[in-house]
Amino acid sequence: MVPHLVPRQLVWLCRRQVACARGASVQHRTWAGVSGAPSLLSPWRATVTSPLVCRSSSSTPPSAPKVVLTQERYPVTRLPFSVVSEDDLAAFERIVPGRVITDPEVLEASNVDWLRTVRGCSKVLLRPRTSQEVAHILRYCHERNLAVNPQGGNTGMVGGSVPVFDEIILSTALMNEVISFHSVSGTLVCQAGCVLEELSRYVEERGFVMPLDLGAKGSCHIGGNVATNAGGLRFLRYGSLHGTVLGLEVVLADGTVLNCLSSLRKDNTGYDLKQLFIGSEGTLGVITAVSIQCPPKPRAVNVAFLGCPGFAEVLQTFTTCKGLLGEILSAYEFMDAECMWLVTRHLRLASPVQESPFYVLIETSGSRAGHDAEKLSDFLDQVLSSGLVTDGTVATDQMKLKALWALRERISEALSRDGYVYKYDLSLPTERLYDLVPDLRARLGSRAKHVVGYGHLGDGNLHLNVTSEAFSPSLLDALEPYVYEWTARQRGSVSAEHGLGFKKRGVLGYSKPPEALRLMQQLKALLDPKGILNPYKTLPAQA
Ligand SMILES: O=C(O)CC[C@@H](O)C(=O)O
Ligand SMILES: [Zn+2]
Repeated sequence: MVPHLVPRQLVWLCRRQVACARGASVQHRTWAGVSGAPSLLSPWRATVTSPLVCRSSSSTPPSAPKVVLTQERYPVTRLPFSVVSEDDLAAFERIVPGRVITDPEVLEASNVDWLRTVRGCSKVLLRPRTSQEVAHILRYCHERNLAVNPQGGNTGMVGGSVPVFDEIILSTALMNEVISFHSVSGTLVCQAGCVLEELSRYVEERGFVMPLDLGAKGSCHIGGNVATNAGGLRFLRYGSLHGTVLGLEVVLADGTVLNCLSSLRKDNTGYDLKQLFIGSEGTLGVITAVSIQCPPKPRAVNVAFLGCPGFAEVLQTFTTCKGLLGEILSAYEFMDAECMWLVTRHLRLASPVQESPFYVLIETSGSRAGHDAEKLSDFLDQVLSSGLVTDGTVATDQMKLKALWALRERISEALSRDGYVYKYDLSLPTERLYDLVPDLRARLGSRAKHVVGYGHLGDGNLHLNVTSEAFSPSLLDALEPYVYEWTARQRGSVSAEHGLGFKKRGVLGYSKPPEALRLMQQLKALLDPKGILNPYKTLPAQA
């Protein structure tokens, strides 16, 4: 039995003996301790509190090898768009004076994705400040048959945010104004280029939170989040952007401004057009402003970081967690031992718990600290005594919460320091969420450096990542279409939350029937008849 804890003591629980569920070892661990008690967290505190690194290719060291051009690595042919001329540059200069960028060094950062896996060769980057400027640009490009690559924070995982060839880059970076915030409803209206972390700070100062949170928050733009229907770490609690986005302003391919920037919770007048643009990855229109519902900031947040002896225990802990924590459960994330190895090795973070085959991060968010602490204590008591969990730590203060979250949020960053990364973002039946990982380890053998599984278990979303020293076509052949076929057999999704972008556009058919693909092509043709918006992305190339 874990001793009953008065709420304030939950910050640092007492030292206790925990028997390993498999009976192999007995560990002496600190769950957390009452103030002043010795803490096993102290050795790692100093190393894990550094701010999350912004995902930006501009921070790449000059010595980093040049990324191979997308057109050289992948079989893709340039579509017959016009090529930007001196006259076009002069026309852009009239629309966005002083904000037409042609400097190759500046362009380099916008031509390469942050994972450094794809590279376009755009010769011009435009930085509009208003939707009217975006409308002028698109009207002009539409007339001239010039292709356009809308770009937010360039933090995408599937090559959707950079040009494939010489598309004009249309950056939302200067469209970063908050338009309004209503403190009764919690409705935020802002321009598309606002950085997620800045919006979070803005609404938190007013007693609210953004309904989404991502590892890339320091760089990603809200417009890009909506365009890719980003999921992230708060999905379990607040759901998809399809529910929290109340309205959008979108500029269509021909320059028409579609003002559906409603702030209404309920509105059944006709088709809900904004839904078409959420997750369309800039292929149907350019999102220029967003109206989004922000929930009240929870008054009490706890994070438990636990070690589990096997994946079956991770699943059972989830079931126990839902039963005992109920409405205060706000995140249930998992990572395997190889992920922990990568973050400790490449990022120098220290693990706060004893080495385990799996780790789970559980967050609770509620309105009364005492109530939440009591529930969490009952839950921990149960999972510990039943052997589902063999070790763990709990935090309530901001700094320690962030440090625990960093272990999970920074796995992507650790992976990209390990070598070339093959990424799969799958929705699968929760019970089978991890099966593919050991299967692939056996299949790939020493050809892969690491095969890791982690993700948003509470949402049925696995991030399966494989690393190798450098890009290897034969390793790619061993992975694809195997991973997609495996996923399709489980009736899963080949892209749970990252979108399809350039890299996954050919695999849409594994998760959607031909009739759905055809309708998507028809919608694309209707909204963007010349195909100038983010070409080569999302939909498979047409024969
Ligand atoms: O890098 C990945 O595979 C996942 C990135 C992100 O969606 C996360 O949940 O950390
Ligand atoms: Zn994710």
